[in-house]
Amino acid sequence: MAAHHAPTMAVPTDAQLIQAQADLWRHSLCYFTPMALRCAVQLGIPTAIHRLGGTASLSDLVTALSLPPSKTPYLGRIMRLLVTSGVLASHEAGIYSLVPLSYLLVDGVFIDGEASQVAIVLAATSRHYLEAAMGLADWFKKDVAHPLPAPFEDVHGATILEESMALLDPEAHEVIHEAVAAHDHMGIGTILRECHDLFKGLESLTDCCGGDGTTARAIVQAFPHIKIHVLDLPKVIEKAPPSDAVNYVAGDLFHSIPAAQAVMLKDSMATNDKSEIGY
Ligand SMILES: C[S@@+](CC[C@H](N)C(=O)[O-])C[C@H]1O[C@@H](n2cnc3c(N)ncnc32)[C@H](O)[C@@H]1O
Repeated sequence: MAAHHAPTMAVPTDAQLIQAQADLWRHSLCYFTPMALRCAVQLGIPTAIHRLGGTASLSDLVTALSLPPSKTPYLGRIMRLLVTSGVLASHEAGIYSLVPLSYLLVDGVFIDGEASQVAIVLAATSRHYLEAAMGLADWFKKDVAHPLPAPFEDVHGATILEESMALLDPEAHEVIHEAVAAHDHMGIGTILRECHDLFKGLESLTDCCGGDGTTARAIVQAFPHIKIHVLDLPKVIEKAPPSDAVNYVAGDLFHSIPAAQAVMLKDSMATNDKSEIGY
């Protein structure tokens, strides 16, 4: 006779069941939000709204983007999703405008240098990333010896930002590099303006995982007396633009960190286990 186990939880109430079903639909379909964002970037919607003076109707956009008029109602659905997800604003029915997020997706936008974050959207919503995510269950089931391949490596046989990715898909490799650069190039201007006092009295600094030194060069420009070491992996330092203002150190933070009064870790996901960061 089968053993009877005590129920692990009480049967949900009708109200809870209705809410649970609604939540299930929401969680199962919420991937449409990044897909709508990708669609907006690929169509050039933020740039079109910007060029139209900051606000646009659906028909303005259909004309500006040279879309078939028959697609107007469908564009309206995408625009509604973009508004509800905070990518665009609509203060008047049928009229759309940019918000700070979509401003970052306008071609050629400059804030402390090139600020467009289009590459991040294109990389993060690329088929390579999505296929890696879709392979998660298979990845969990595989019992393989260390070092564990990250889900991305497991599905594609290539590693993000490495030569293997360039061989697999040169175009996607380029987009991922552009995404990392777009990410790295933004933010330090705001930090220098808003957190200026942080750097006062500092004589030396190590930017740990400092990438190509963009952040360090911006700090030296604002505080020329600070001596800055930029530590990153050899493959990154090799490609860093030459600069007399900073001292590049090729290495691994798990082995040694150049001595300085302060160590900075900005947007760093360094780990000695690649699978932990999804690379
Ligand atoms: C997202 S980037 C951030 C770059 C930079 N901090 C910035 O904000 O512009 C992360 C950096 O960490 C570096 N990194 C990863 N593991 C590292 C390690 N073990 N030692 C040194 N650098 C490492 C990568 O090469 C990459 O350049």
